[in-house]
Amino acid sequence: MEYIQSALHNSSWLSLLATGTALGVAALAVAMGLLSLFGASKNHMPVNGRTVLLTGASEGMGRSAGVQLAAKGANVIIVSRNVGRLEEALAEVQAAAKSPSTQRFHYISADVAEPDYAARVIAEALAWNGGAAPDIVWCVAGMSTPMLWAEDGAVAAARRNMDVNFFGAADMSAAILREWLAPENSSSPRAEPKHLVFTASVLALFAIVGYAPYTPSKWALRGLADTLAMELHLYPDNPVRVHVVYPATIVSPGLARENRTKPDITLELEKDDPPETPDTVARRAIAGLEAGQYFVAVSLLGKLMQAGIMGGSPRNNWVFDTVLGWFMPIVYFFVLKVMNGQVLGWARKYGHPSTYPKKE
Ligand SMILES: NC(=O)C1=CN([C@@H]2O[C@H](COP(=O)(O)OP(=O)(O)OC[C@H]3O[C@@H](n4cnc5c(N)ncnc54)[C@H](OP(=O)(O)O)[C@@H]3O)[C@@H](O)[C@H]2O)C=CC1
Ligand SMILES: CCCCCCCCCCCCCCCC(=O)[C@@H](N)CO
Repeated sequence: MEYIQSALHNSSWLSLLATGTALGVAALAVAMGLLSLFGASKNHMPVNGRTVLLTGASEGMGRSAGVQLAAKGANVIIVSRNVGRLEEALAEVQAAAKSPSTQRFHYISADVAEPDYAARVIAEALAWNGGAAPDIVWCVAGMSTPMLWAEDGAVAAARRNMDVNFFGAADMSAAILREWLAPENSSSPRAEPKHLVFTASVLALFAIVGYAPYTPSKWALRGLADTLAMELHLYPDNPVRVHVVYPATIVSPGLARENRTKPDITLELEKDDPPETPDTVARRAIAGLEAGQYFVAVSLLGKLMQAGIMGGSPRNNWVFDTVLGWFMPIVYFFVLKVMNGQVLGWARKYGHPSTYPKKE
């Protein structure tokens, strides 16, 4: 109490100091932003001539990413369950190749929810690639079954979401890291790094009603990625970078599926989030990876949400992330008031959730 009083007493110099610091930091942030716009931006994830393995790339954002990476000269392996859709998607990826005569393309059918699926997938990828591991592995496969947590089957749905979204990526990351980090694959700290990319969701930065079976699986990915970001320093001669992509609403076949069972209150709350096409989301995600970002938000809302939840995670840019982070408690003060108000209003208007009309 005393220090607050004395601070108030000396408020003229204190506010001068505070204003000065704030202005200084803001100016620095603007300068750094401009520098990153105009500066010679190095491509931190070159793909030309390298091999990329994508899970969940037969539809939606994964498929768009496969097409775009092929157009940048990558060899592409796509993984998902349905062979018919894999064949169609692979033809599309192949058609986008930058140099069709040298680039190679392959699909592997696998269910990422099956324990230990990834060892087989990586073995098959190595065999196809003359013994060389893929340079970039991007786990995109995911699913979502939104429902209210007190509904029958919500916990079973959460287990399934966890198996696909979390363990599907966890198992793949362990399998590829065992390969990349093996002592016989050590090179030098200056070697072009390998990249391990997880796909979360903005819901792992800000949770909303109706996504309880799904959101925890995406938060779990962030916990794994933060751990790996530190753990990978144990292997300076096997450089690997880890990344997490945080998409918001993607207009994909998956979105159409989840919307069939999504609670109406969830549809209502998320309608303020501008939906993006899979192509746009993939393009922004790849741009973030090329810029060397650890957390890759692909929308303005996502960037704000990311700045609001950095905690002990590695930063893309300490100054920018910190300054933006200072504003977020003020933003959330209002956002939470408005959103909880909407939910309370919903309860008043439509009564107890047990009376809601049944979804399919
Ligand atoms: N759509 C959205 O609004 C958002 C999505 N996300 C996340 O982004 C990623 C891409 O989403 P989106 O573009 O909607 O993708 P889609 O749901 O449209 O496509 C999902 C892809 O993953 C594959 N897949 C699903 N389950 C499995 C499984 N068990 N084993 C192997 N492959 C599987 C599917 O192929 P197949 O069925 O043949 O196996 C398909 O290729 C996902 O991780 C999703 O959770 C994040 C934020 C928002
Ligand atoms: C700075 C804070 C501002 C807060 C405003 C919040 C507005 C609501 C945004 C909710 C967006 C939900 C996207 C869901 C994506 C997803 O992962 C699912 N479709 C699952 O596939």
